[in-house]
Amino acid sequence: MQEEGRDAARLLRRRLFTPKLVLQCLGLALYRLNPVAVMRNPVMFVVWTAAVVVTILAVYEWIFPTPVPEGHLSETFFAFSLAVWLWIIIWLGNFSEALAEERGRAQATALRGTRSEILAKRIRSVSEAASPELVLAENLKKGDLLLIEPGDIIPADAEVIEGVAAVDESAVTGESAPVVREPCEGSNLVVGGTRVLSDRLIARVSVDQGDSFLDKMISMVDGSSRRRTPNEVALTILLTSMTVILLLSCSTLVPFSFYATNHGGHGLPVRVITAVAFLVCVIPTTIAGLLSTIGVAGMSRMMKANVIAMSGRAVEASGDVDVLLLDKTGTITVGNREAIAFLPSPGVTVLELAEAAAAASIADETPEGHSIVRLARERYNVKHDVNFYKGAKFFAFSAQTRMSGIDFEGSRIRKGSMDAIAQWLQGMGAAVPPEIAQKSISAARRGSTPLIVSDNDRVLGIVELKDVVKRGIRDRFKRLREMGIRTVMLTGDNKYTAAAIAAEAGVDDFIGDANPEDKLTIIRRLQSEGRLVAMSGDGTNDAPALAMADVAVAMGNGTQAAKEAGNMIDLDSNPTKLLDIIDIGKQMMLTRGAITIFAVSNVIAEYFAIIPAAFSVTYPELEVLNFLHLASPVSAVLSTVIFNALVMFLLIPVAIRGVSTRAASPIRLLRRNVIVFGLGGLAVPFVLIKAIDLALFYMGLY
Ligand SMILES: Nc1ncnc2c1ncn2[C@@H]1O[C@H](COP(=O)(O)OP(=O)(O)OP(=O)(O)O)[C@@H](O)[C@H]1O
Ligand SMILES: [K+]
Ligand SMILES: [Mg+2]
Repeated sequence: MQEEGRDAARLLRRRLFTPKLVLQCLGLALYRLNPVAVMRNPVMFVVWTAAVVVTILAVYEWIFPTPVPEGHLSETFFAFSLAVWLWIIIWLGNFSEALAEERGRAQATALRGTRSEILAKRIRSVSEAASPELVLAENLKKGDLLLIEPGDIIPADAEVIEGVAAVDESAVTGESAPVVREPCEGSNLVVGGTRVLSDRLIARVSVDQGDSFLDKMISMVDGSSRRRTPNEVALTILLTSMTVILLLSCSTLVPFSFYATNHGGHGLPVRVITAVAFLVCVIPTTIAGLLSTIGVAGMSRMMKANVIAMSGRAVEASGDVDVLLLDKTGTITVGNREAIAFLPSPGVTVLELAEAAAAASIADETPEGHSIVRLARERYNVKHDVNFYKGAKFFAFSAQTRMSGIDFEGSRIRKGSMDAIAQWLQGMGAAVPPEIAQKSISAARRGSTPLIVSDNDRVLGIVELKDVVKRGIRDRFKRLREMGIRTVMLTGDNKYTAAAIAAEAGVDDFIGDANPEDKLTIIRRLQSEGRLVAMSGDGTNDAPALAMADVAVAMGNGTQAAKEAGNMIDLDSNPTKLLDIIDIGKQMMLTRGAITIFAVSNVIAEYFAIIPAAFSVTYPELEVLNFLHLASPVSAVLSTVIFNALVMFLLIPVAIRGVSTRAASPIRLLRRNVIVFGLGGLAVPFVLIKAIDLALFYMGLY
């Protein structure tokens, strides 16, 4: 079964330019030549209209041919060639978009595919688990109860309500070590498509069909349902207004030339077909045609990095992040805090402390609570039965109080952070004894989280919770620093633990004793200073901050609330994944910038190529600009249109793969791109248009 999980992970990363895929996209691109599909892109719609006009003129020319002098090419041939190349330009834009989409979709459906055909064991209630009903996974609804047995593939995203089991999540995370799933916050969510290795689980389906994260991902890479990012919208508006201006000026070309030739000029009027072809050459078709491809390709790259991005805006913003905020437990450290020791106060036995700590954790659903009960049972044989505590009052842990406990037969047992217990005792006129405070601080300095346990006004001792910093995290933070991004750890833990873990992980700064509101305030403050804030988190208490951050990456093994508040989910639960996310965001922006610069430089060069050749028949004075010496006006127009198609074709791989982001500094990167794409965009048309013109000439097609 491990095998199969790895297969799915491999499927996710495989190369996606397969011949079958390309063939499929060729067809899809053809289908999208319909006006409704093209209309989404105003600039391409202008090209589409031009293609229709030229096609009609070509048919007209075919029925009523214009007589041409001996040795000249027929007008019909010219008009039809022009029409074909215009259609090719639009089709290429569609093809590149379809290709980018399919790459993303193939990745997402590789995962979902394994899920839709499997059978789910649906049960009516927990007590009827013995008689499950078999249903197709795709027919499951939110709220359905599932029985999942060893070896089963989990049929849908669900929340565990009974049982403890080891789950192989390699299918979605690529990580081969199994994880434990049990009904306790932080580890109660199972992901559809993963497999249960041991023991039986009962789980409740947590999302409706079509609403899972993978489904959302698929809609993000779908060109037709995708929402455009703010920068994309801005660029589209710019390109569209540029096109409108050119459209208006081109539409005056023909009547103007009639006027000129009738009033003393010596040339022939400009023909409609030439004016239309000219228009297509001077509007920025390349960038307009590839814009959507660049966006879709960015989303696909995210998917490839095992990040599910739910917002294009966030992907874009990630290229400009200044500050990265991280929560500690589960983000910088591995999984949950585990109880490792009971440290009793003088005059208190370990057993007494363990019993009190376990009693205070009976109704504590946090991973910390579970681990305390487990340690007390395994090491000191403390056994507790909920029934024994009839009439007791339980106090659940909350991030605000930082305390949990139980009131039972006159005992008010509490466990919590140093500050919280100190305050609680103060209310009873008591205080934490100095030696316990000392011991807590030294545990905290080791990077542990001390929980102080009290019974009424008596302090029984400390429970030491251990946090382990994830491996390799230091180097990654160093790279973030080199990129000019500040890393700040935000934790609800005390300042000593915070300092110890911060030093070990190598973050730039840390803030301890932070409750959820503090986290929110810090983000607001940074944002009001004009900074772009990224946040990584996993807990329910991180959800408000995640919702506020510009780029919010929820850990894949985090709580449902965190995942819903974030705008990205990292399936690998790796806080430094932000490095890759930033890279992808930067690459998307740079690619779009580079192709825009290239396209605009193209247009400038094309003016020089096409104007003198195409219009000197009408305005002989323009002949002085004709330094390219193209074979004929007809050839100049046709060569330039073919050049436009060729450039689009050559830039498809650039749009999909993205330009390189490897450079010492952002300024260097920008300068390099302006030089390469700006000057290249000016030079390439002259060379290529002349080459195409020569080729046409030697083929006798001038
Ligand atoms: N189950 C619990 N019962 C009592 N006190 C707890 C419990 N869990 C945690 N605490 C105390 O509350 C503090 C805050 O915990 P919380 O999990 O809210 O931190 P956080 O803000 O999520 O920080 P991070 O996840 O970055 O470590 C902890 O440092 C600990 O002292
Ligand atoms: K163009
Ligand atoms: Mg937390």
